[in-house]
Amino acid sequence: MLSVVPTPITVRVPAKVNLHLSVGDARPDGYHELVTVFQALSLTDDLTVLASDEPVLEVQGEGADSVPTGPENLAWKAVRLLAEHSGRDPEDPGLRISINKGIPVAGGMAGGSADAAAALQAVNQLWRLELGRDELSELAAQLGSDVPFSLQGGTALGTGRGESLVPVLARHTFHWVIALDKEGLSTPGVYGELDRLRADNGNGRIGEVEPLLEALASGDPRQLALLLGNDLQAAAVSLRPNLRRTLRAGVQAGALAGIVSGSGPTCAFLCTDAEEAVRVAAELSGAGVCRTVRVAHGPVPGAKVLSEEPANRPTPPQVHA
Ligand SMILES: C[C@](O)(CO)[C@H](O)COP(=O)(O)OP(=O)(O)OC[C@H]1O[C@@H](n2ccc(N)nc2=O)[C@H](O)[C@@H]1O
Ligand SMILES: Nc1ncnc2c1ncn2[C@@H]1O[C@H](COP(=O)(O)OP(=O)(O)OP(=O)(O)O)[C@@H](O)[C@H]1O
Repeated sequence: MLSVVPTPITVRVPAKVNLHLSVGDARPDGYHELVTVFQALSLTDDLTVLASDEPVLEVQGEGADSVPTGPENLAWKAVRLLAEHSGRDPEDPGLRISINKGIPVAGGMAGGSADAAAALQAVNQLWRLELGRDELSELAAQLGSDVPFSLQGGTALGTGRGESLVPVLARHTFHWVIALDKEGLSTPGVYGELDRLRADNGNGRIGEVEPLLEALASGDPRQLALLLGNDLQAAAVSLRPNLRRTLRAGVQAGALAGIVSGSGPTCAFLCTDAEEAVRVAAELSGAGVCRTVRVAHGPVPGAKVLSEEPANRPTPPQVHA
């Protein structure tokens, strides 16, 4: 009989924003070589696993209706991989998974990747597998390029296809306003649009990452604001032209700078401090350019087993536009 912890395990896992996302050419395997700086933000999903005779996955929260509950859910893919890795039957994992989504779905904030990372962490504990950080990280990379960062959290430099990570020193907490769009964007679709734009007009590339790393070490949001950059932004804006208006409105509302988060369409605005973020969020919400506005801060830790009950989950400040 294989050992299983009898009580539910809940893992809280953060969203991410790419402070710098420099995209190289497409590789023969279809991925693009990246140099990126991730920061984990305080928008989180909670994932709970419990031993169960019937495999069940239920999703609640923001955008739950558009999240698949079958084998294509990244949390199930993570469980399947761990089962194969640990000699269990991947077809009969004997688990119930509940996901409470606080990370926007298909928003460029690694929501599905976060749930895959949370599932790895939770099931590692539930099944008493005792896999270490490096082993979990290797499995994470097989599930998706963003998954290792969702496990690690904090602030990190990502290379390769984004899965190879080195922690980065980020002094102080940075304060963000997050603007959610009405519908998501497909990540491969946005990379494809970038390739198309580059083939048509040699679309520009952002600069080197080193100045941004220095700004993070200094902890000065004004210095950091000048250096935020995302090569996928032009592609996301090309597919979703209204993002141009959202980006402008955030800066007009008083943010230091705004950027499309990863493959978009979520936009992230850096603010001077927490109070200013709340003020910018209220003003941006009133501008009517996006669906919902949130405030968040970073860096925060990666996927982490909660010692408290998930019922104590903090409700992030939210303003409906
Ligand atoms: C946009 C980012 O969120 C930035 O961190 C990531 O690059 C996307 O990471 P992800 O969602 O984990 O992506 P994956 O599941 O690994 O790949 C999905 C698809 O995105 C594209 N993709 C992803 C990562 C990468 N370095 N190059 C790519 O071209 C590929 O078309 C790939 O088939
Ligand atoms: N657990 C999950 N949570 C959200 N979406 C999921 C999940 N599992 C699979 N998906 C599918 O993945 C698609 C992309 O959702 P996700 O929230 O991961 O996008 P994203 O944040 O833009 O990803 P990334 O930033 O990593 O590129 C969704 O449309 C959904 O069909």
